[in-house]
Amino acid sequence: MARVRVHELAKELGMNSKELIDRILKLGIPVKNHMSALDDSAVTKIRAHLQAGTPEKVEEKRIGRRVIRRRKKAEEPKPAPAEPQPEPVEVSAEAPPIQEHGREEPPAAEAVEISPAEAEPETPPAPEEAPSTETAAPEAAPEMPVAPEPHAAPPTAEETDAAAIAPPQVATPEASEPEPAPSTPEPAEPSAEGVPEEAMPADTPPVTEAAPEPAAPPQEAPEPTTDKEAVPEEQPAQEAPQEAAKEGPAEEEEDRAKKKKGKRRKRKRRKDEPAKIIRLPELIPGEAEEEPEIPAPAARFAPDEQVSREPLRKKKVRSDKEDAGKRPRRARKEVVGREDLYSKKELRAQAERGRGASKKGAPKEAPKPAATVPKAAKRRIRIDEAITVANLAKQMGVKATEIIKKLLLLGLPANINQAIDFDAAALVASEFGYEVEKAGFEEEDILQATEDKPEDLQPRPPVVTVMGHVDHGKTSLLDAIRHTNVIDGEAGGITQHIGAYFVEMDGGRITFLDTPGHEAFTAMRARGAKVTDLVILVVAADDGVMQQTIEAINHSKAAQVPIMVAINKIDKPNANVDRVKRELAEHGLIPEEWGGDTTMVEISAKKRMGIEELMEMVLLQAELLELKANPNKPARGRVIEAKLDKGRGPVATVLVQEGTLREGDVYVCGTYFGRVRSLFDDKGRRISEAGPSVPVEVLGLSGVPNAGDDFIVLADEKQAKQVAEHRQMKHREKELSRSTKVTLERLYEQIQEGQIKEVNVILKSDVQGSLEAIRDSIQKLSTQEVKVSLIHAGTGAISEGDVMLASASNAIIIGFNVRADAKAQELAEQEQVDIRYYDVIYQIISDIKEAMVGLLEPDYREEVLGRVEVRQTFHISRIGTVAGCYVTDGKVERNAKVRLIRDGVVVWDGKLASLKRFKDDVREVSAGFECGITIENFNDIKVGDQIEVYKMVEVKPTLGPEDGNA
Ligand SMILES: Nc1nc2c(ncn2[C@@H]2O[C@H](COP(=O)(O)OP(=O)(O)OP(=O)(O)O)[C@@H](O)[C@H]2O)c(=O)[nH]1
Repeated sequence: MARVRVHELAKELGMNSKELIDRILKLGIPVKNHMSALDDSAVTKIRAHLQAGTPEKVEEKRIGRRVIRRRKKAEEPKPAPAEPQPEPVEVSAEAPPIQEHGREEPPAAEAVEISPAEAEPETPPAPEEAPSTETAAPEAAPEMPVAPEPHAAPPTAEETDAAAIAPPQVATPEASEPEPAPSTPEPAEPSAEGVPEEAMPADTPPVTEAAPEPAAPPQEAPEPTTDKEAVPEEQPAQEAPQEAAKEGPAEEEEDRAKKKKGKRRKRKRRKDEPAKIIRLPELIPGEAEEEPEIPAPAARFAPDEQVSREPLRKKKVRSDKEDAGKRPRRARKEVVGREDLYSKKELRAQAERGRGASKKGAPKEAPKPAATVPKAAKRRIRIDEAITVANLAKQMGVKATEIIKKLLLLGLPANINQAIDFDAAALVASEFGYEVEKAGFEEEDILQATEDKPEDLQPRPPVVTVMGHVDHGKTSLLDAIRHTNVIDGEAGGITQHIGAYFVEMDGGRITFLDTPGHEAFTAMRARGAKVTDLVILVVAADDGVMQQTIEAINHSKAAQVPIMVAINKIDKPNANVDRVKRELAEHGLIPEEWGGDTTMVEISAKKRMGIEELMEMVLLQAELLELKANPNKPARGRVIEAKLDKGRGPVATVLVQEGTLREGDVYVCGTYFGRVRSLFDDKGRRISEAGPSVPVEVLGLSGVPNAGDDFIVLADEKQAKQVAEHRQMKHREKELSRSTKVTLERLYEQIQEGQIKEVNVILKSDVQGSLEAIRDSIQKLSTQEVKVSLIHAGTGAISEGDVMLASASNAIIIGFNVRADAKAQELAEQEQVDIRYYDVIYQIISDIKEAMVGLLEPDYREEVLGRVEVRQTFHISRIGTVAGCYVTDGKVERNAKVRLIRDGVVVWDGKLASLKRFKDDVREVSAGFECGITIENFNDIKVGDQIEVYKMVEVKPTLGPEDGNA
């Protein structure tokens, strides 16, 4: 049950707390101070005791108004008795004008019964006040009852209004001002009834403390003051009575005159409305059935005031002085508004608890929840595959630095302009309470290929790529094949070279991609284009398996494309077919006649020998591959090559892979879209359509696409435009983002993130011996979780081909005593391929091991400053060899380190001893100038040597992904 504090009771009874305490003590009820709580029985006892000694003043109250009497009593030592009376008096006073009041009168006579009921209601209001008490010091409460009653109402009302919490109470005082004493208990009841259920439990603690406040409703004035400052409260408390005494009389008289009529009207209205409110609350406390009737009016006021306070502050003031016509309206609003108010209070209280209630005022609290808890719909972000940090920050309304911090914690260092992928964005967004969903537009929705029914599939010609070591006869073979195209009947019939050609033979048709060499093949694959069905590996019978032969084998294997071998130049006297087969077998290509599965055909491209047999074997192989496609649908293909033709605009050679491409088709190709203007076949003849495996030249492109780009026909130009624009946007975002190519620095993270389960390594070394040793050691590094595969190993400098293979296979390149040439280095930077250089085998193994378990500490990395070509050498006694050099790119710095490279192999690694321009020592020499160089402790410099000038740069751990190349 609710308990009443001494100061509340004192307030209610219109007497000084101290005085009341004295009286209570005399009654033998133990109280310590004005904050002491009194239970119902004690309150009843006290009321009974006080009423017994104040019959005279009751009469006065009936004549006058409660407000006046209370104040007077408060000043006087024995106002208390008068106050208790006013309550019953009020009831009785109301009774005469209205029947309801008349009914109430009897209970008034039974002061004891009523008072307890009132006491209870009072406690309930406490919860309302509770919020205020929470913010305000408990001390304020006691003061309030004393001083506030008198006047505070109007001023406080305004003040309190300012404070969201206080308003309800404030309003009550205003409304009740004229009828302070009676109204207070009454309003308390309704509020208590309505509130206790909801607020009581939660506010329980405050209730005990703030219990006095129920009395305050009429005196709400104090509450506001308490809310604002606990200290000033004391002063007002003392002044209050005086002010009340001064203002009181004047106001009282006016109030009386004005309200007599108004009240009667109001009361009538109230009666109608209050009944609803009162009944509900009564049931809850279930204490006194009589209570509802008595408190009802008060309750009406209280809620009315509370509800209307915020929106109708000024109106309330007017209503006090003017007609009470507005009250009924308030009463209506109250019923609904109360709950809202309380729920708001609760929310605020929660927010305060979380943040520290004392810190901020009401105005600040309100916006916070709004800012921290945006609408669910607004907490969802739609992004594409990638989004820049800046854009993500903007969409979430948080600082980019916050996102960067989170990303760092997630092990994803990024700067503000960097794009992060969808998964990373989702992770970070969740940290800020946001959800991320894929942008509505999904390319796949539009471009998704429909599955073909088996009956729709028809055999299609194989697409063949020719690979092999330099000068082994790739071009000669392709030429020979063209001329073997007997059916065509056009000797040397290729009138137009379009990067691919189509051969029709008795046994069928074959498409050759006229891009000999594995570089183009791998470049296509690096772009995700798999167009080749079969690889013809050309090996010269007089030369055998060479470096590029091995590369071609590895590239084909990496792409999982079957290989057929053409052993060329068998016409040559020194041709040794068996040796070739043996060497091929060493690389996993075992001839069929030896029990293997690799078809090997002996040919002479020059003499046009064995070509037809080779073609037959190709067709046979194609048959085994069961190459099929559905020609009866919109075309899909890949760009084999593209260029900007001066006369015809952008032109692309497209290999149709499925469906049939026709003139007028709407297409999207890479980031371009448009309508096919015209089609030409491989011989330059205009055609109207091209089916699966047919290479065709397409005109009517809106730009020059890249080799490997897809070419998709769509039904709707609008869709094509949408896809192209979407890709352009994605392209821009990806340009900004760092690729997720594997690097030793991030290897561990990438393994952890599940990005890679296999570490591909390309190894280039100076000599075969070290190659074997490293190969064995690397292959032993595989663990259960991560497999380490050496996809290619060879001797010599790191070439562009190595970089492209690494790019296509997401591999790391390891150079052992070899370097990447300038072009390869540039390409590696472009493709973000990690190239690492070593001169100690142990270090390679150790680094990969450490990288796999996340222990690799990338302290320093090389930064190549420039390259120098040795054009002359001079030997000077005492000094040694002086190299007369030309700086080909970058610059040479006096204190830099140098690496002497001969035929792609590192011969020496050390420091510059001197750097001169003519005879002068200089600090640096830039590209395009000559200079004289000596190397510390090294004199074996030869004309034609390359000198790489570099320095070691400290690597910051957070920039791990950016230091791709050492
Ligand atoms: N004797 C003989 N010479 C051949 C044969 N095939 C090619 N050649 C010669 O070998 C040389 C190189 O032939 P290409 O076809 O240019 O070889 P490639 O592999 O295309 O060379 P790159 O384009 O430099 O990689 C040419 O001089 C050809 O004439 C052959 O079957 N027999």
